[in-house]
Amino acid sequence: EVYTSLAELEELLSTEAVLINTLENYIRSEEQKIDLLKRYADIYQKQHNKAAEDVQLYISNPINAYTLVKRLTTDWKQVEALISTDVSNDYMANITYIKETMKFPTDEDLNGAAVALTRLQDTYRLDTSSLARGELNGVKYSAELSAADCFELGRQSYNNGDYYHTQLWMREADSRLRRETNETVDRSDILEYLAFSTYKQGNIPLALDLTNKLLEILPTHQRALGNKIYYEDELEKSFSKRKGDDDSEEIAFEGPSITDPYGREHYEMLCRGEIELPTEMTSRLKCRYVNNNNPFLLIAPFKLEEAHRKPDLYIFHDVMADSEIETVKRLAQPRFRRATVQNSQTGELEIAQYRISKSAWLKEEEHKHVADIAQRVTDMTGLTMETAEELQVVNYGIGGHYEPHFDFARKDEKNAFKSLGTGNRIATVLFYMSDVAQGGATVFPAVGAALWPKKGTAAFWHNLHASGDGDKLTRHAACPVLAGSKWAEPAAFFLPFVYKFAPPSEALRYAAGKAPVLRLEGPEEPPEDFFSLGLMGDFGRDCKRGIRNK
Ligand SMILES: O=C(O)CCC(=O)C(=O)O
Ligand SMILES: [Fe+2]
Repeated sequence: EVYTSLAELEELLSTEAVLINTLENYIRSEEQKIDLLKRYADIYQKQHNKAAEDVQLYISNPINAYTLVKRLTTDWKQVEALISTDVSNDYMANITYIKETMKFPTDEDLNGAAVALTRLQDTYRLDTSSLARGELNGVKYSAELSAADCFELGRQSYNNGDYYHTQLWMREADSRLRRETNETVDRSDILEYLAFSTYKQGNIPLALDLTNKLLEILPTHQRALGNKIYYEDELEKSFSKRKGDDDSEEIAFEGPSITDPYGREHYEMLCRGEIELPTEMTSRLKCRYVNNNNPFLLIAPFKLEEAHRKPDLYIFHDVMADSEIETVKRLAQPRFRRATVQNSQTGELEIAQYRISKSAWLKEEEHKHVADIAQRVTDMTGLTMETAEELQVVNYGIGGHYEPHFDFARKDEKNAFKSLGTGNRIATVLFYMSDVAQGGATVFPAVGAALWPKKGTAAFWHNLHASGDGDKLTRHAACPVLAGSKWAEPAAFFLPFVYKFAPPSEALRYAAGKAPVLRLEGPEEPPEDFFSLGLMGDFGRDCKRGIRNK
């Protein structure tokens, strides 16, 4: 009964003082949380308003796409952690409901967006600081990245074992942090990743230096203390080794060969538009009207552009109407799945880093527009759609790409023809259903050709030689999309089974109903110039060959 004694009442006052103090501390910390939450809400709202000005433009930028995913993954986790569960059960229940019922990116999405950004950085030689300033090739596109945004890019790279990009982005995070008034990440965290990735990249003196900087901030950091001893040890060892050694241990660095047509460097140069076809070839390439001797095409012939000879790469101009493109997109979008590739060892379809896009398949019966497009493909190429794949619709998002590959199956591949219906892929038609603001070319590294997407056009080439063997020079790739969104509709034709190893020229005749169904042996030359059949004159003025986006 404390009230009976004044002394004890006095003690109660002390208790009360502590309580007040605790309460005030609590309020202060809640206020800090609320301030922080307000700051988050403010950033979210600002970015959201900016996106709303032009949604397409906003999401077609790789930096915006990355920060949007990050806001809803890493950043959102921090927001949730700040909303204390005890007092905010209703809000948390709301948030859980929203996450369950609406589209929400996963950690995998964040990783994918980060990897895509680093891929773009490599392919298009983008400098880290400009990217962080929201610039793509000198054009300011998006909001700047915060130190935390850069840190997250570094952390994702680190988790993928990619220490090269970890270093680049952690360095950028560090330099951004120095300019931040409200610091978005702890410098010690940056230094820890930076030191370790520097060590992994083989620079022990610098790793040690960075670890010492970390220890200046956090002198008792356990891992840093351990690493410091280890780095010092390693340096000591390599020092004594060097003293007693001759120079036979010198490491010879070998750079990638630029001229190797199958090399990465060559591929990336093509993607950047740095390689041009020789004038001896381009001066002979023609643009002309063709009707393929098809009566329906007499009044409205196709505009055909030769983009390369041997292998012959063609571009058909104006072969898909905007209304058809809208229909195809609308039908495909709800069915989009990550595109797969066939594993050459197991023959199974699987997803792979080297093909990043979403795709769906359309049947002719689904819509008149789809049937019209299929008929047009036959009119364009003279190839029957009877043994073709269903039309595939592909959308490449941020950094989406398809690395160099053949469209034909090699005989040594397991189940080479299993997913190929009746035979190997004789030819490919590739409709472009969008312009692409930057990047996204279809390139043929072995011959140095690049086809730049233009809405409504279609590329066409044969994958097989007359003998039925694959033409290795048709190896091609879809370069990463740097800005914008690329929509394409590749369609492949299969040889009828009986013609699996027969000359394509025979298959063409078969397709046109002029050849009997027979298995033919031996090589045969294809028609000298298939498209010269319906020569009707030049459309030079409309034929804008090789227009390259920025
Ligand atoms: O999208 C492109 O440019 C090429 C696509 C491609 O090569 C394919 O789908 O096989
Ligand atoms: Fe392909």
